[in-house]
Amino acid sequence: MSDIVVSTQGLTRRFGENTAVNNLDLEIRTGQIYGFLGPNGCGKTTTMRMLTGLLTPSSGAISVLGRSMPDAAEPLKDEIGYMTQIFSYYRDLTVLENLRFAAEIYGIPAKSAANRIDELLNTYDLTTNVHQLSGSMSGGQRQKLALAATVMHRPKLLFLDEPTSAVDPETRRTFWEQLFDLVDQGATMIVSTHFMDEAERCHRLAILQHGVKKADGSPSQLMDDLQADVVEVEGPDLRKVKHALDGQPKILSTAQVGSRLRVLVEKSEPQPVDMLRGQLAAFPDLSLTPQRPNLEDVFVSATRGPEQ
Ligand SMILES: Nc1ncnc2c1ncn2[C@@H]1O[C@H](COP(=O)(O)OP(=O)(O)OP(=O)(O)O)[C@@H](O)[C@H]1O
Repeated sequence: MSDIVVSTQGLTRRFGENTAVNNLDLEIRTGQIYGFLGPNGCGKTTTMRMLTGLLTPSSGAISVLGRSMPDAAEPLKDEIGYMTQIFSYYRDLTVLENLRFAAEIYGIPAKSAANRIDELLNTYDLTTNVHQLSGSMSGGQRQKLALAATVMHRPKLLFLDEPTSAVDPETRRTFWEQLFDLVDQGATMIVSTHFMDEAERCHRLAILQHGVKKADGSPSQLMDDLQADVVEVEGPDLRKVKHALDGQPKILSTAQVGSRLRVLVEKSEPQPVDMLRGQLAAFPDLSLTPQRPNLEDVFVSATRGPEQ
């Protein structure tokens, strides 16, 4: 049996004149956490809604767990979990009531539901919040409740839309450990994010811009394949240094990070440090150091091309 869980060919969704998702080809394998990385409005949610059968594509084909979407949305309901970007449970119900409600939606009989709910309360550290109204919980607690409800029916395939945008870094870290536990138990996941640290945790990523896939691969593969060299510049007058470099040939981008300026130079330049020294001759007190690319460099480089 194929280990491809989700594939799309030429997936496109238009809203009037606006093409939210443009000719997207995806191939997502079992046991992976696959990330959609991109800024607001790049088409992450629209793609997820089409993959879960909630939205019909304008054109293109979708296969999910070997079946064609959106036609198979109903039979696949029990195999899929979708944690939406906005908390979609009831704020005026308690944690327990919300979990019971989720169990009912998935048709889990009362006795096994009670056991499953106990298990989820323990796994997601919600035992002290059982009778608390969801609306009075912190963002991090609500997110744990949303994950617990999403996995109630043990779905094989999980969609998580910007799951950690409202939580602090420590909570985000714990949340990701829980995602890897679910992968260990056999789940496959599609996670959308605009955080680089979160994207870096994915097994594989698609970088999206204006609905177009600009790059895809594992984070380390994307960093290795970057068509740019990275040089950090340290010294005085970094804002002036930046203005001197911006727009110059072979300079892909400049960004200040604390007391350093991170410069991306086109790969076609054989001596990036020497080339920069030449361009910055008016600033004699600078030190220039080559650096390993990070995912933000990949993102900047992938999304700076012409828009479609
Ligand atoms: N129902 C809709 N009607 C009209 N336009 C829509 C609709 N849903 C999405 N869009 C448009 O499609 C584009 C992609 O939106 P989408 O929500 O998929 O992006 P996103 O990457 O998930 O962004 P965000 O991080 O802000 O949720 C945007 O230009 C948005 O305005």
